[in-house]
Amino acid sequence: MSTSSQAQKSTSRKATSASVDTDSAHQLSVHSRQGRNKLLSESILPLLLCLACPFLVRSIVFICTHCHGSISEFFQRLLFSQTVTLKDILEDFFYFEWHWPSGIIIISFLIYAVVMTIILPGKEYKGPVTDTGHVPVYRDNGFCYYIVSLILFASLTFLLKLNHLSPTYIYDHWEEFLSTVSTFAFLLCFLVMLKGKYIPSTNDHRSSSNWLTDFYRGVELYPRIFNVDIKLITNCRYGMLAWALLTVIFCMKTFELYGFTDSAFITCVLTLVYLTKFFWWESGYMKTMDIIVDRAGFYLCWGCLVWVSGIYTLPSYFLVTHPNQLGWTSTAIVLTLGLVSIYINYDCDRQKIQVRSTQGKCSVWGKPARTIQAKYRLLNGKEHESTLLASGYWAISRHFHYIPELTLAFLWTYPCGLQHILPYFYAIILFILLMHRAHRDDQKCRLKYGLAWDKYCRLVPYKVWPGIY
Ligand SMILES: NC(=O)C1=CN([C@@H]2O[C@H](COP(=O)(O)OP(=O)(O)OC[C@H]3O[C@@H](n4cnc5c(N)ncnc54)[C@H](OP(=O)(O)O)[C@@H]3O)[C@@H](O)[C@H]2O)C=CC1
Ligand SMILES: CC(C)=CCC[C@@H](C)[C@H]1CC[C@H]2C3=CC=C4C[C@@H](O)CC[C@]4(C)[C@H]3CC[C@]12C
Repeated sequence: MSTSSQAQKSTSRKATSASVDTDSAHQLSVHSRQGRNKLLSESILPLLLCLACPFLVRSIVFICTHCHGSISEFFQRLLFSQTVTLKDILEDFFYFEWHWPSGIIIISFLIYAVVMTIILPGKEYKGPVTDTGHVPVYRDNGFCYYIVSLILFASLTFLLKLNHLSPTYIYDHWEEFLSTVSTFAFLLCFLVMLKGKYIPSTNDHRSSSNWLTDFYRGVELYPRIFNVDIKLITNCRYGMLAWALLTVIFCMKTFELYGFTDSAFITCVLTLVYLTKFFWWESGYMKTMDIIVDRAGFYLCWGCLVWVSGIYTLPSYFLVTHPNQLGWTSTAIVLTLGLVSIYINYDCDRQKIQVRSTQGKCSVWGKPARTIQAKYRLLNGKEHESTLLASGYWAISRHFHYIPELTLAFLWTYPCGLQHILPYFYAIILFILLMHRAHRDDQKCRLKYGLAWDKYCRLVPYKVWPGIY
């Protein structure tokens, strides 16, 4: 284990005892993880996840395309009719594949994302100060990037259509595309890990002798190449834009095959509005756990390149092979509830940002904001203070905003119907991810703020679901 990581561990232990002893100052170490079983958490689990996640993405797409979306049909074909053999699955789902046309699209898209991130105008803003005192600086051009990209995509589609081509080529080669992006993402994660180990961009890195855990969790918190932030590119500029464009492409394919269907329309509109909200709030996202706690490794980078492309787009992908008409009444109800969920989710994030930027001198739901001033100390000994909001949505539960997020995931999948569980995979996984995230965030905030966090927990006792959890 490197010296810096040992230092971080010992400081984190001090931080835990400091948070018990004193109410005034707390040291922050968001990097420490205390696995009860080191072998399980640092080797077995990362290995299993690195193997299981690509396999899951591939098999889900396979079931959608070749087994009528039915998980039981997949197992029947595998176990009884043997039209799919275990050998096929191991060969097709585990081998690193490279399909050149897909590879060219993926690399061009990534180069596009980097170039636009560099050239598009935007005000500079700062991310939160790290344990070591580093302050990351970004340019606020996410929304502009999103709008410009949608316009360019529409123009490209028009040009392709003039030449009897279509972006739905990606749908037609979706299995090859996903395997190629997965191969590419594995390679990228490996290079990012090596970069973190040997030429880290900042002191916020944590390397160990266990390459598996370093690969899975990543080494660096803020890796940059030629001053381009890798997490900004993979998470926002590739991952979130790919999610939007793939959803549009799948919706176009549905329309090409069956004409207008309201189900594909609802899923597409809700996803696009949600992602428009994401890019509008991108600078807020750059202050969340993904950026300030999770390092650039398989979990985040492979996740945003492959998991988001394959799993987050699942409802719209599923609708291509399972078209549905809901009728005007259901369409209006689902769209309205979906838009309300997006608004509430956005408004929760907005309240938090507003209270932070005004140090609590603002009103929330028509009353002066109720706040707690929470102090913490960095590794360099410097003391800082944060404002915790204890009114508005943040008084209902400590992660109330996860409820509209989950409601929305259900609503944009609902057009797929209730016959199959498969398209709900995103909503189910999101539920597990958010409950675990609420728990992790709580641990992180307790370690950072100590007694001030306990005070907030006494005022707002539930993590997510009022009265339940
Ligand atoms: N679709 C998806 O896959 C997912 C979507 N999301 C969405 O992303 C958005 C961000 O969620 P998430 O990343 O979990 O982060 P949060 O918005 O929950 O932010 C958590 C951080 O906010 C600060 N904080 C916590 N409580 C308070 C409070 N009462 N007042 C002020 N600040 C507080 C703490 O940071 P600090 O250290 O600054 O004090 C804490 O670590 C949400 O809209 C969520 O729904 C999230 C996860 C997955
Ligand atoms: C097992 C495995 C490989 C998991 C991958 C997980 C990541 C891809 C996701 C973990 C957290 C996710 C996100 C957090 C917050 C977000 C804000 C929201 O408004 C848009 C979506 C997202 C950026 C979302 C994206 C996927 C994750 C990083």
